[in-house]
Amino acid sequence: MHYYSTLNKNNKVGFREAVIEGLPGDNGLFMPSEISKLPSEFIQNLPDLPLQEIGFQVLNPFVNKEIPETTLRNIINKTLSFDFPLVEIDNNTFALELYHGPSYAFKDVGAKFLAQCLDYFYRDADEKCTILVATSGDTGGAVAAAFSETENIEVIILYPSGKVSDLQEKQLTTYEKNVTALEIAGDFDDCQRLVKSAFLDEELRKKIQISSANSINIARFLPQAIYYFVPFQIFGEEQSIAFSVPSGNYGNLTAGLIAQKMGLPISSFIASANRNDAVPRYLFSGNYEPKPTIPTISNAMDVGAPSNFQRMLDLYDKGHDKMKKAIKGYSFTDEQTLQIMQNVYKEFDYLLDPHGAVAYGGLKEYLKTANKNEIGVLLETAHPCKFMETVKKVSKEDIYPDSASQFLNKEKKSIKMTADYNDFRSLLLKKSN
Ligand SMILES: Cc1ncc(COP(=O)(O)O)c(C=O)c1O
Ligand SMILES: N[C@@H](CCOP(=O)(O)O)C(=O)O
Repeated sequence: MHYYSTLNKNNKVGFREAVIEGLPGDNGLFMPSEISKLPSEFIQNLPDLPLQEIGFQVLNPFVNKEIPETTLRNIINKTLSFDFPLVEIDNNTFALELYHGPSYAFKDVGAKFLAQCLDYFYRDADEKCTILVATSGDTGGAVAAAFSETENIEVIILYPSGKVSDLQEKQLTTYEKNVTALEIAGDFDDCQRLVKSAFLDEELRKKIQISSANSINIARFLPQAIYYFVPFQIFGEEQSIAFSVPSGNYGNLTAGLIAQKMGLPISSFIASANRNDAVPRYLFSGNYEPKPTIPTISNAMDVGAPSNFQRMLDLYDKGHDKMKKAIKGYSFTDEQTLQIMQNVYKEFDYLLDPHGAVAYGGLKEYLKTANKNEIGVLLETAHPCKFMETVKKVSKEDIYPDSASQFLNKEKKSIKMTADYNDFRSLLLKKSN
């Protein structure tokens, strides 16, 4: 078992190297050479297994003995240290709430796993590692929280100025010790381009050891496969379950495709997008035409050119027909998203955040044509308190968890920067001296 680059199958590395490198030097993404089927007894026994054991069985083959078993089990136990409730909205629709971790978004699992793996790999190292992370809102806060206690690891977060919510911004800009926030005059795709340019800059990489904490890093992305096991742990393998995934960079959905390849009997995937809909359009037409990012109320999904699309193509051998059969795509405007939030709150007394609302919309479209025995699970990826400007139009409830309110009183500390790579490069070199 090794990892290859999606642009060159001969570019092979082990788990440790893939995690430390983050991104191959050829602008591809690392993919595991084997996605082995889990034993059928394991799938049958899911209802009897604790989530930490499921997490270990899912991730162990990918780590490929490069972390000792006891250490890996410890890392996974610490990663899966909060709940993932499955809440019934109506009789065939459930929300899998993935936002009960430290940053109130689904990124906490991947961020915690990655931080601990890197901490393990760098624990006795002489050199420091600098983590570069582009965020449209949620990844940055999860990564800042996860790495705030690590030694030998510096974190630089790039976020689009004025395009994240107040709470998201405070979660990025108030961890001082080893976390620096760069407020970029541009959109998320500019942030992602700056990070990718640094990985392709051989001269820079000779001077600074960089890695990534976006889903392009396999240790950020693979643990997300565990979420898809939760509903089967509750309903058992006989239940036909479709998953609607609110998507931006498509890391979460691709992690679901990996879980399915490992033998989890997922009946269908729904790629639910806002107006940044390059993938639903591809599923419909077979033409991949990324467009400039459009700002929306589900801002964390404002991604014009999703990086994990390369992995999706790789998993289906670039076969449009195969991908179209496995994944249905839908997209929603802001007006539709808000309407969904209002309807679901009024009818079922359930408060969706704007990203979960997009997923709900996709799920309902899909279920119109689905088999009667199938149930739908939408991934509720962020706590509604992260998007108060929109949520206030739906409910007057006070939904702020106490631990979230504390961020709002902290002072924001960020460095404003252009979206020019030379400026970013100079800052990285200056910081490394
Ligand atoms: C709340 C929320 N929902 C959905 C997404 C989209 O997830 P992905 O980038 O894995 O497609 C993000 C950002 O990644 C997010 O923060
Ligand atoms: N929506 C993300 C964008 C980055 O996605 P990632 O999963 O590749 O880190 C965000 O909230 O930052």
